[in-house]
Amino acid sequence: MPELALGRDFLPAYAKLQTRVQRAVIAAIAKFAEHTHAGLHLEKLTGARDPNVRTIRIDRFYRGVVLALGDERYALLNVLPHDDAIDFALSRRFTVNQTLGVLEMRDQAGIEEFARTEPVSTHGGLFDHVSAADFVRLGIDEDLVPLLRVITTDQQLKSLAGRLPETQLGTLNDLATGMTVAEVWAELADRVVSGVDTDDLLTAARRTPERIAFVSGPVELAAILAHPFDVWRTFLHPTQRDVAYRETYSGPALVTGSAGTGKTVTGLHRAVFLAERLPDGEKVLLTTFTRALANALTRQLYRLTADPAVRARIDVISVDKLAHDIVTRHSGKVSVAEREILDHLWETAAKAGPTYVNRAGQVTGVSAAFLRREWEQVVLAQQLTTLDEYLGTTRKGRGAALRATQRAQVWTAVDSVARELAKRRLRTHTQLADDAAAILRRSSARYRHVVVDEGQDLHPAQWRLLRALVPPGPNDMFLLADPHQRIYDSHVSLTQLGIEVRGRTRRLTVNYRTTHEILNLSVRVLSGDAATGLDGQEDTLRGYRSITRGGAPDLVAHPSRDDEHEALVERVGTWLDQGVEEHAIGVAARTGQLVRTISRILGEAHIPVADDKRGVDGVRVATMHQMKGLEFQCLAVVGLDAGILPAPNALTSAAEDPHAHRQDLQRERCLLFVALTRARDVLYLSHAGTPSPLLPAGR
Ligand SMILES: Nc1ncnc2c1ncn2[C@@H]1O[C@H](COP(=O)(O)OP(=O)(O)OP(=O)(O)O)[C@@H](O)[C@H]1O
Repeated sequence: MPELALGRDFLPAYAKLQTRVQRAVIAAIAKFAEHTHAGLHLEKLTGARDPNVRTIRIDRFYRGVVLALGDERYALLNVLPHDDAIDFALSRRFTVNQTLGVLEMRDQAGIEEFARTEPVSTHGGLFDHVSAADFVRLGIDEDLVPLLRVITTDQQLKSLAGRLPETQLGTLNDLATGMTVAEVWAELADRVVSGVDTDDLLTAARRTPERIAFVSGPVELAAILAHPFDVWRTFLHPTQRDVAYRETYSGPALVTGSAGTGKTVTGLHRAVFLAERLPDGEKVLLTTFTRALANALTRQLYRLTADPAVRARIDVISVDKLAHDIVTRHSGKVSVAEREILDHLWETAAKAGPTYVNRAGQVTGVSAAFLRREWEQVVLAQQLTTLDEYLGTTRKGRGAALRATQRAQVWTAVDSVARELAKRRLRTHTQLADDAAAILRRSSARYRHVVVDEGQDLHPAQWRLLRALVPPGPNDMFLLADPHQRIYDSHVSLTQLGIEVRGRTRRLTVNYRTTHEILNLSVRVLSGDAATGLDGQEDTLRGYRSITRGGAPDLVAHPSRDDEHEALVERVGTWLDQGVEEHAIGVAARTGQLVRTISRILGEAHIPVADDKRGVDGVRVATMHQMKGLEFQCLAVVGLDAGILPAPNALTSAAEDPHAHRQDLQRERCLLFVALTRARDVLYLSHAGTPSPLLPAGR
C-alpha cells in the first residue's frame, strides 16, 4: 500500500490555501490511503532534474509536487499553483548526504544558473582553508566543490544560499564565519552515519524527520493539518529532537541558545515526552518566569498534545505563583509586598543610609537601587542573616569593593527594610521562594521532573525552590536559558546551588523566528561581548543564524514625540490594512509611561489594544521587559531616544561604580536585544530627537 509522508515546506504552503483548495488537497491525500495507485495519476515530467519527482492534480489550478521514495512510498513536498508547481518540480533534485545520510533538496536549476553567471576569480576564495577532501568529509556534495571555489564574498554565498541543500548550507556558513574544519566536524560528529547508501532515498527520508514526516494514519494527519502553521510540532531540528527526546539524562541538563532558537519548543516536547512515560499520579512541572509566559506555554502545550492523561500530568505554572501557592497551602494567607511599597522603603533607607567619597572625590549617598540589589543579589542570594555573615562574604559580581565600615552601614540600611517588611507582615517573591524551598525540604518532593524555561533570569532562591521540588536523579531537571537575554540582576552559578549540569549541556543555534536582516541588527546591539551562562561558562553567539530572509528593519527619526506617535498609529494601521491580525502586532517601549501613552493614542485611533486583565484581544503594547518570550509578525520598538534608552534610573553612575555601570549598560543592551528579537517578519524602530547610543551605528 502506498504510504504517505509530508515534506516540511508542504505545511506552510497548505496553511495559506483557501479552504476549498485545502479540501481538494485532503481528497488527493486520501487517494494514497485508498490504495488506488492507478488513481493517483502521478505525472512524471520531461526535463525534470530529478527522475523521482512527480506531480499530482489537486484541482484545476493547483498541483502537488511528490517525491517517489521507492518501495511505493511517496512524500508530498509542496502544493502550488499549476505553473509554479511545474517550475518547482522541474528544478529540484533530491540527494542523500554521503556523511549524514539525510535526504536533501537542492534547487538544481538555480545552481546551474549561478555557475553560468558568476564570474570566476582565481584567488581569495572564502573556502581556501578547506580542501576538497575535507568538503566531502563534511558532507558537501562533490559536484558543488568547483562552484564553491568561485565564491570569494559572503554576498555570493548568500545569493547561492536558497539553492543549496539546507544541511550543507549550515556547514558552509560555519566555515565562512571562520570555524575550522575540525570545529565544524565536531559539531556534526554526533550525526555522522556510516555506510550510507546514497541511492536509498527511503532510508534517507526516515533519517530526516526534520524535513520529512511519515504519517501513521488519518488521525495523525488530521492533527497535523489542523495546525499547519505550527511546523514545530512536527518538524524539529536534529539538535532539538536529539535534546528533547533523549531517553535519559543522568542528572540536570541545560539547553542554551539565543533568541528564537526553539528553546521553548524543545522544552515543550521534553515535557510531553517525560509525561507520556509517567504513571498516573506522578507529574512534570513546566515552569517559567512570569504568569503571562506560563499562559503562553499552556496554549502551546495543548497544541502539542491532545491526550488528556498527558496534559493532566503536566503542571504549567510560573515560579512566583508556585512559591506563593506552596507557602499559602502550608501557612495560610501571605501578603506580597507591592512594588510601590518596596520602592518607598528602599528610597527611605537610602536617604538615611551611608555616604562615602566616590572616585571623583565627591561625598555621595548609596542609591536605593544599590541597596535593593545588594539585598537581592548578596543577602537573599546567599541567605545571609547576620552582619558577621555579610562581612565575611565575597559579594561576587557586585562591582566596587566596600570597606568593612561601609559594609556595616549598608547592612544596617538593608536590614532596616527587611525588618520593616517583617513588621508589616509582607514578603517579597524572592523571600517566598526560599520560604517554599524550606517547606519542601521538610516534606517529600512534589514532582518527578522539572522543565524550566527562561532560566537565565531566575534568582538563586528560585533555583533552591526548584531543586527542592524534585528528587535528584535521572531526568530530574531540564533547563532552558539564554544568558544574552538576561534582563534582571541575577547572576547564578548552578553548581553552587547543587544543580550540576556539567557534561549535559547542549546549544541550539538556528533561529526559526527572526529574519536574517532583523537578527543581524539585533546581534549588533549586544556589542559582541560573551555572556556567562548558568554553568559558569562563556557563551558566545558563534554559529547563531537565521533561516529566513526578509526586508531590512526600518529606523525612522522624528522631530518630536507627537510626530513619532502619529507615525506609529499610521504604521500599525497599515499592517492591519495589509491583513496582519491584531494579536500578531506588537509595540514595545522602554518605560511604562510610554506604554500607557501609546495604548491611549492607539485606542483613540480605534485600534484595539490587548488588555489581559479585562480579557480584551488586540495589538500588544508593552514594556521591553514584558516582551520577553513573546513573538510578533510585525513589531514596532519605539521611543528609542538617548534619554530613554539606556534608562537613566537603571544605571549606576560610572563615577559611583564603573564595574556596576558596565554591567547595567550591558543589561540595557540585552533588554533591547530581547525586544528586537520578538519580531518575526517586520521590524520598525523609531525615536524622537537624538537616537539611543545603544542602536548600532551605520545600520
Ligand atoms: N523546528 C522548528 N521548526 C519550525 N519552527 C520552529 C522550530 N523550532 C522553533 N520554531 C519556531 O521558532 C520560534 C521561536 O521558538 P521558541 O519560542 O521556542 O524559541 P526560544 O529559543 O524559546 O526563543 P526566545 O528565547 O527568544 O524566547 C517559534 O515561533 C517557534 O514556533
